Amino acid sequence: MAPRVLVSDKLSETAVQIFRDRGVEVDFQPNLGKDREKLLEVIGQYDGLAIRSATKVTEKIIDAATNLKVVGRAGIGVDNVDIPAASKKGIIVMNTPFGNSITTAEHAIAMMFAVARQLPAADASTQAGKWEKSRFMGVELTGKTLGVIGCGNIGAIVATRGVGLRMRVIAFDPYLSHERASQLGIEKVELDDLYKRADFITLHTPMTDKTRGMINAQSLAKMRDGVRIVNCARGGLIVEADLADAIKSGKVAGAGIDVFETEPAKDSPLFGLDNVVCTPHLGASTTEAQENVALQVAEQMSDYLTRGAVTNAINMPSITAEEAPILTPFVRLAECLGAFVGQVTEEPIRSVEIVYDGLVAEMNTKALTSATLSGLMKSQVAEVNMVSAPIMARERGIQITESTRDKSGVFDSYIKLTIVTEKFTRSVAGTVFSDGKPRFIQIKGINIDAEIGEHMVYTTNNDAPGIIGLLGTVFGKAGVNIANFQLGRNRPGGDAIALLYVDSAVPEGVLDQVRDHKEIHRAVALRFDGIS
Ligand SMILES: NC(=O)C1=CN([C@@H]2O[C@H](COP(=O)(O)OP(=O)(O)OC[C@H]3O[C@@H](n4cnc5c(N)ncnc54)[C@H](O)[C@@H]3O)[C@@H](O)[C@H]2O)C=CC1
Ligand SMILES: O=C(O)C(=O)COP(=O)(O)O
Repeated sequence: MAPRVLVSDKLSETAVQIFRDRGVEVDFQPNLGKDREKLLEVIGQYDGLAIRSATKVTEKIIDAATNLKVVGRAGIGVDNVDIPAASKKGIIVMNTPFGNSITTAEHAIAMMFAVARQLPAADASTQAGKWEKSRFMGVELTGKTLGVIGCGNIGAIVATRGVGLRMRVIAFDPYLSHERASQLGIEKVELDDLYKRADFITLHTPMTDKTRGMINAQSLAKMRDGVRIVNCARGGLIVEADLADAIKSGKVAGAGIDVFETEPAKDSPLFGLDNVVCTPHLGASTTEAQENVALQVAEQMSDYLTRGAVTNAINMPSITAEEAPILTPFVRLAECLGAFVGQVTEEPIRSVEIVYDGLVAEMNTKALTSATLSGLMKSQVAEVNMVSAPIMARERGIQITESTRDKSGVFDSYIKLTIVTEKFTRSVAGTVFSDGKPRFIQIKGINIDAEIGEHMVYTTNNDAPGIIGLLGTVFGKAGVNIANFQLGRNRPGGDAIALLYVDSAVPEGVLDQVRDHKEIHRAVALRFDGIS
């Protein structure tokens, strides 16, 4: 069945055609996102949800989204999506990190001019027939200091445009290197220095716990008298009431505000103040940017839903469409290795070590580690996948290490998973054969060559005569057909293991008969869903 996507915000209709062309069914309901009750009612039907900023993807929506696999944000900010809730449920959240950056940077520059020359007020007055030439005295940008807070994709474009306008540009961004700053022709400064020096301040950070409310009475007090502030990032970065007070007192000479604490903003302490220019979150609203982001999000979501490719996900490593088919058998192997260990380990796991040997070491090991963890956690948590597993593992305090090395054995590629609990260390290794099927090649250091099936039985026993006969007889009597039987031992008469691939689930009562035998230490029924 074709995957189904709901477009619940005003995306360019370009997206609809792309979804259809790529075999994805699409419901284009650009106003539905604003109706939370309706969204809650219908979301269960969809594999994908394409949004802008109006749809709020809350935990409640995510709980109701029983089929949802991907949320695609046609734009940059994902603060309207509960990412932890989505990740826990295994839902990928992706955005389009560059599609609207030029457009938004241009809006910030437009705001700066609008505030410097009071364009909206001058326009209104002129059109009202007042001709108030002496009322609208502006300031020049040339030679002024522009302080950019947050110098990422958008901030950097604004900075270079500022340089082009012959402004002195200074930037505060903890992740901005001095090299990058000098490449951009700007100066990297500390925040208090920026506040002290800037004639214009423009905000371009994401909304985080650190940035929320960063422009408040205290920070405003540190700024130059007559500073002008532009915010085309997120409303919550500014405490609107504090900014309104600073404008009323004359400390701040003007502000260009595109984004608000509450949106849609029907009311704000900033409304009606002299030289405050407001726009209704228009930063990304140009034909070009909307085409870019709609096209990109539809391509990314379709690629994920139909081919398993992951691009620009906030909560999952990227997998390209080209590597997805090559990676898939190794993802299955990694899941099986994790699932094996998860099912035979009954106590808390303290650490996980994954070694990628040979060709697989050159693949996307981040994704493979997520797959291993997903297999591992599945025995404890029913709903887990590559997105949620790393988070769950971290929540459980499991330490994860990953290493790669050149081919060290007979196999072109293999993955070895070792886990440590309070009492023991356990390892399993596997490879993918040329038929694309995963195999276990080593368990507990004992070599084996076991095809993996949906239902399996694992035993550990003393290497003694009669084990094959015992298993054959007990399973035969119970009507359980053995498809494949693999044995291994560390030395004659030493520790031995058996892995049986059986055609149906083995009831516990049947396994008890195996466990009763004096040479058997353990017998565990294993399940590898979706493998055969
Ligand atoms: N008004 C609108 O319609 C639009 C608004 N946006 C918003 O613009 C903002 C910036 O977007 P991008 O440049 O694409 O993001 P980005 O991730 O490329 O850049 C953000 C920068 O902020 C920096 N940063 C993080 N915490 C910081 C802190 N505490 N202080 C200073 N810098 C900090 C980061 O190091 C990064 O360099 C986002 O909030 C985004 O949601 C984006 C597009 C349209
Ligand atoms: O991309 C972003 O972060 C934006 O804020 C753009 O929002 P919008 O898609 O115009 O609702």
